[in-house]
Amino acid sequence: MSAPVKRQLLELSGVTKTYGTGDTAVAALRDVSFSVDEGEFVAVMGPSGSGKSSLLALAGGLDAATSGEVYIQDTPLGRLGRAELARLRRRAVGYVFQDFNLIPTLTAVENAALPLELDGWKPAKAHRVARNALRQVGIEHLAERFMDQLSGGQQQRVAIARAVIGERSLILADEPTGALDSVTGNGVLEVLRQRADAGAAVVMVTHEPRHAGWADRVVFLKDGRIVDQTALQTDPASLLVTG
Ligand SMILES: Nc1ncnc2c1ncn2[C@@H]1O[C@H](COP(=O)(O)OP(=O)(O)OP(=O)(O)O)[C@@H](O)[C@H]1O
Repeated sequence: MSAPVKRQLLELSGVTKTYGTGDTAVAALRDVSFSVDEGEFVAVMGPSGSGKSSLLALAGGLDAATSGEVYIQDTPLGRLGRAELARLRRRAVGYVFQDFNLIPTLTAVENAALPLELDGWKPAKAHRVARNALRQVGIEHLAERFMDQLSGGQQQRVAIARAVIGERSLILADEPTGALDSVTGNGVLEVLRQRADAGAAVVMVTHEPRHAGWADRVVFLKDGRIVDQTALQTDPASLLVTG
């Protein structure tokens, strides 16, 4: 029996991103093509300034390509109007920002539940699901706290909970373990791994080779180009820090 065909959830086709114009133009991505299937966890690595955050921003429809096309679930983002793009992003994409992007006037559970409430879920149901996501990242007991009552690492975990909530099919995470100690960081990586194993496509930017070891594939960027892609066979359990 042949293996089931995996659905491609993200595709970048010949994508170039240039910031600015003329003498001050910066080419952040140059003719990048790459795709991620359902169930696949991809790590993106590369030196500072190589285009990792730009790649993630374009993949999530937060920024537009200068040329080329980005497809989420086979939908070309460049052909969507603003409202359609916002709807697709809200329903399909969970994004963990480097600076978390949490709302200070909301509690942890309200922040995590926000994408579902924006999508029209009843608050009680959205909060129940959000609490479950907070439990997954180990901070359910902090659900009623506001952002200024949480440490950087705790805020980062709220941001992860918000990104994985509601079975989003594409999860994009920019250094999601940056503010965390190694044990908590492993917990977050386990959550991302579980989401991929449950069928999501996960793309994570990281500087840490040990964290990239949780992925199925590592994409290396240099000067805005993909210079290498490596499939990994490591058992993630062997990467857990013990003691
Ligand atoms: N909004 C912007 N305006 C102008 N140039 C930008 C902008 N965003 C990024 N760049 C430039 O594009 C290039 C790629 O930046 P990007 O942030 O994608 O790299 P990165 O690999 O994520 O870097 P880091 O690891 O330091 O976060 C860099 O030269 C950067 O200075």
